[in-house]
Amino acid sequence: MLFELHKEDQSTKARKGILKTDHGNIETPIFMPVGTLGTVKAVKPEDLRDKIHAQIILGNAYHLYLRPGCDIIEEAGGLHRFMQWDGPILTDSGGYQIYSLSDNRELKEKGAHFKSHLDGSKHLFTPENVVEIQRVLGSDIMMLLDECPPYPCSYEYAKESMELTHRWAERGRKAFLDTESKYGHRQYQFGIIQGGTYEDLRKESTQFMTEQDFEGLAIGGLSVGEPAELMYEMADLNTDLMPAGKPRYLMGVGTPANLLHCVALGIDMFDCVMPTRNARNGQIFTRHGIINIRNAKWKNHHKVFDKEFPSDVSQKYTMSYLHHLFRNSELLGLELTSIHNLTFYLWLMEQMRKRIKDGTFSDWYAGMAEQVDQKI
Ligand SMILES: O=c1[nH]cnc2c(CCNCC3CCCCC3)c3[nH]c(NCc4cccs4)nc3cc12
Repeated sequence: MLFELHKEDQSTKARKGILKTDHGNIETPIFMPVGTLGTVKAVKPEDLRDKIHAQIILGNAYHLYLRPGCDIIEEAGGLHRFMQWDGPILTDSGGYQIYSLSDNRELKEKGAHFKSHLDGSKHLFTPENVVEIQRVLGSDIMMLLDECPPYPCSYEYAKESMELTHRWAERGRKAFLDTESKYGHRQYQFGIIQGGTYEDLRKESTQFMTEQDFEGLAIGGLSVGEPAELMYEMADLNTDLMPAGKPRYLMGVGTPANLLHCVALGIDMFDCVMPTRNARNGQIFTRHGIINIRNAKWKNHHKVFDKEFPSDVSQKYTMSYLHHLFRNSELLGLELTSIHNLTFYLWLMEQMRKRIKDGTFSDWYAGMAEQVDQKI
């Protein structure tokens, strides 16, 4: 069985569990660093394991399919070997990138036609071939091809889109059950709940995806520009209806404050580009709030930003130095802030796991969410 539930908080829906894969076990709730092109940008796999204590990372089927291509990955013996990461990997189907990256795309019953954002070449992702792509990548957990509707969208659009995703889900599950893993380790497949921000559609989609008997379920269609309160409301509605014994993955979420509130709503798994993407713009997440290191006020600030925090960036390099690195677009700046932000996200998840275990989560999380959200 993929998922074991260990402890549930008494006064919130927070829960602690273990995801068991052939590449190792993952303690939940967990944040999954995004490794788009077979690398978590500017971070070596050994730092991911030993400094950041990442337990599972994300790979991206869209990018890897386009470059280096499935044949290279297959000859390398799969993505784990290719990128020298021997821990668990979750890959997305590439569907979301088609919407967010390639401006010329066309959704048809058969699948998603798109033009490569690299060279304009034409491609088609279908519920079946994204299973094959992820078989070749060798991910421990693979995602379905789905459609993520924009926010806001009409009820009719959300309904049409959800029903397409449901038809694709049936085809994707069949393709998964009809094929084998290529490298000898077990692979799992997650369903993706859609329905926009419409309660009745969300309920229908949860019911439908639960019946397909996936090993885990993702909540899609959120973190696409809707207000945080609406995201929480939809996540709350979904976790009320999702089976307790299956892992729950909220896609594309989020800020440290989002993570705290969504764990309290019963979410187990998260991914977001923010810790790495925002790091590259000089945004540093800390226990006491968010620092924009490019701000002139740090030019002459010869102190480190958090001596007690377990990250050598926060204990060793002064803010004046980090400010200097960013003002001069020095590569070291990107590396230091990427490593720090991921360390912070994984540290925050570890604090949540500890507090769910010792029963102090419910009195702590809302105050912590306010604290980490402050602008320093
Ligand atoms: O319904 C969805 N279906 C499928 N994927 C979704 C994603 C992509 C999740 N991360 C993929 C990663 C795979 C590896 C490479 C990188 C992406 C979402 N991301 C967001 N918000 C993103 C964002 C939130 C804040 C800033 S961006 N909402 C999402 C909704 C869906």
